[in-house]
Amino acid sequence: MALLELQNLKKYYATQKAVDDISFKIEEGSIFGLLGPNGAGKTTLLRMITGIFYPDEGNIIFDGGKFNPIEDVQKIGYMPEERGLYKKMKIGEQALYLAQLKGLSRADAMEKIKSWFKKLEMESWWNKKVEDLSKGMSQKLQFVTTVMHEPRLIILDEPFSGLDPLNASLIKDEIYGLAKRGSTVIFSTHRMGEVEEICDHIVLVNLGKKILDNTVQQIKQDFKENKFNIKLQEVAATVSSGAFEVLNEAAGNYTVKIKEGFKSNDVLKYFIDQQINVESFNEVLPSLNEIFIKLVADTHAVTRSFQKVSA
Ligand SMILES: Nc1ncnc2c1ncn2[C@@H]1O[C@H](COP(=O)(O)OP(=O)(O)OP(=O)(O)O)[C@@H](O)[C@H]1O
Repeated sequence: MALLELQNLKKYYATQKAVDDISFKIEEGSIFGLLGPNGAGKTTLLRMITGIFYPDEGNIIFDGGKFNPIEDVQKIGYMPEERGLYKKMKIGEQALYLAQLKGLSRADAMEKIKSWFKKLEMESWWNKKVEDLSKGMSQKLQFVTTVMHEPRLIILDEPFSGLDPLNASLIKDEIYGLAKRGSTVIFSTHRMGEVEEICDHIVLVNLGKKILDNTVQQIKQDFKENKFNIKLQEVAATVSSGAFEVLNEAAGNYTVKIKEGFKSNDVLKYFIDQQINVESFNEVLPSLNEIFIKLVADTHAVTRSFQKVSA
């Protein structure tokens, strides 16, 4: 079942179609990636989903009904890219205050915060001030204050920026755990490696429009280019066949592209006929990074600032 559905959302600024007729669904309990180049419209979309902006047109369906920013806000945890914590306030007090704003009683809030602080190795921070934290440490605190009430929908904008690999891995495990316990996670980032690792489903936006909407696996299948890696047991003298083109070769490792009308078995047959032993043979799928660049590079997103709004 979809927890969130956007139906034909539009948001126009004076000179920009920031979000131009975007629709998609996000399944409950999934980890969803919202991707796009700078200025694509992601923050504008997230601000509509969190009730900070009203859409100019279109509907947002949340948890089976029309999204009500005032009532639904406690079911949503949003960690924006510009972090907002009170610098002079003690960390424990701040976490308690924010948890109570999200609807938890003081006792409940205390119990939840203590358990999160323990899990993320932050127990000794309670009486420190936010201004005494490093960038990565305040990032961790911001994550905890976003998720501690286990909201139905968790929106994380660049959650790993500034985190060392150990802390990034701690937070990643918590994101998986939250999704397993039923929270739905929207994850916005420019780091495609993280998206491949974490997200089930992605939407790519560019120039205010949706240009991709599918599972990571399916997108990789859709953009594959018939490329295979082959490792031979011995280095062959020459490799040349009408069935494939050799793209790369190093010490018995070949990357080949199969030509139109041929199949992977034709490549294997070539080596078998020559009595060359094949040690491994596997398909090369494109990375999300390659797909992103391919789809976005030609559209010159930066020229968007000159785009005119027409009715
Ligand atoms: N308050 C505003 N007034 C006018 N135009 C705006 C405003 N906020 C954003 N825009 C424009 O709307 C478009 C979408 O911006 P948005 O911030 O949603 O992009 P983004 O995908 O979040 O980009 P980034 O990855 O750089 O954060 C951009 O062209 C931007 O210039």
